[in-house]
Amino acid sequence: MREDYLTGDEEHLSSNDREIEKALRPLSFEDFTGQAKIISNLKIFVLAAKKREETLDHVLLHGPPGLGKTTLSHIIANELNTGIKITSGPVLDKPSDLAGLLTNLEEGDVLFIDEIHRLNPIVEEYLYSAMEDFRIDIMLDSGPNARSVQISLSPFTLIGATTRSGLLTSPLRARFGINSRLEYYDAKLLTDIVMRSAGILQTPIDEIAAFEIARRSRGTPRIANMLLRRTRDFAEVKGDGRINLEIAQMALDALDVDSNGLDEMDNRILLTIIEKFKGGPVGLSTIATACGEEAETIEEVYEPFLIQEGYLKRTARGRMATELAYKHLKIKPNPGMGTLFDT
Ligand SMILES: Nc1ncnc2c1ncn2[C@@H]1O[C@H](COP(=O)(O)OP(=O)(O)OP(=O)(O)O)[C@@H](O)[C@H]1O
Ligand SMILES: [Mg+2]
Repeated sequence: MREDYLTGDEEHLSSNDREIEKALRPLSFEDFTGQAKIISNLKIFVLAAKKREETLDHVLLHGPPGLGKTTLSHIIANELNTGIKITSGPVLDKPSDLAGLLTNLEEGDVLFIDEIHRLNPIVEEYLYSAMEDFRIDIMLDSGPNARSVQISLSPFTLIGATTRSGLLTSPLRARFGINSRLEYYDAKLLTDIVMRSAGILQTPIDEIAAFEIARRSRGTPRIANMLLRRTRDFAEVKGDGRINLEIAQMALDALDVDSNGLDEMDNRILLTIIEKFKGGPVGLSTIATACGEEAETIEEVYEPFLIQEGYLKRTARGRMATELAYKHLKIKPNPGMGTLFDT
């Protein structure tokens, strides 16, 4: 069950789940719950751009998977009343792929590049002049016949999304006029999201059950919606279709989501650091090997949440489990490690 909802993409979902996912996606700023500051700023920038009849400045959205980057990009295009073309970093192999996309944009369109940190460096270079001056220089032919042709583009808004803003080159980062970092959602906001989604799915749900799902969703709307869908299955098979607290708890336990909302891999990471490496400090790649997970996935998906919730600490010498992690796993810290929790 793991990667299908955590590492992102909807590729792994069954077609039915994908349909549902689509139906649950907010379409306007008003529908979008949380990220209040980002939304109120974006509303102003969008209004100002419309008023001046200019294109919106380029937008960079970053933050952990499932917090709403793709959703927001679509909303921005909707609110601007423009078209949106969607691509992703790894797909743009050659400059000509990018040129093809750019020359097909109409004035004011949004070009959404997902996983923008994974752009090929050569393609990225071409993007610079496209973003800055709305033109690209394309090389035609090669060898002695090579010549470059300048093509001017319709003004457009690039929206880049990334889970790893640290991997963005500084020239690329500097070309975004709007830079927003999405934060994890608190349980109250996620409760609203679960209630809204249950309404769309026409699934009756008690608010206290929605809260239970919310607080065990790792601060992530995508996970909240996934847990809601699975809980709904339990309610239909084991109950009368209504999601009450008991059904929610039964479903969440069956799905290996513990009472603090940590899932199996979260717990495995903490347990590994504590049991195999005396609580740390230990390097990321060592943890990854010991847990049988990609280092990149641990860094991108699991670690940010564990750090934010106070289970894990990042030090210059490596990752360390905190006192809270010991408490959570009901393991007594070794008394010999007196300085462990000092900083
Ligand atoms: N603020 C929100 N309110 C309601 N639903 C939301 C919100 N944010 C995200 N969602 C829901 O969560 C799902 C995941 O969001 P989205 O695909 O936009 O995340 P993402 O940040 O692009 O993730 P990734 O990094 O994996 O691409 C969406 O299908 C949407 O239904
Ligand atoms: Mg996305």
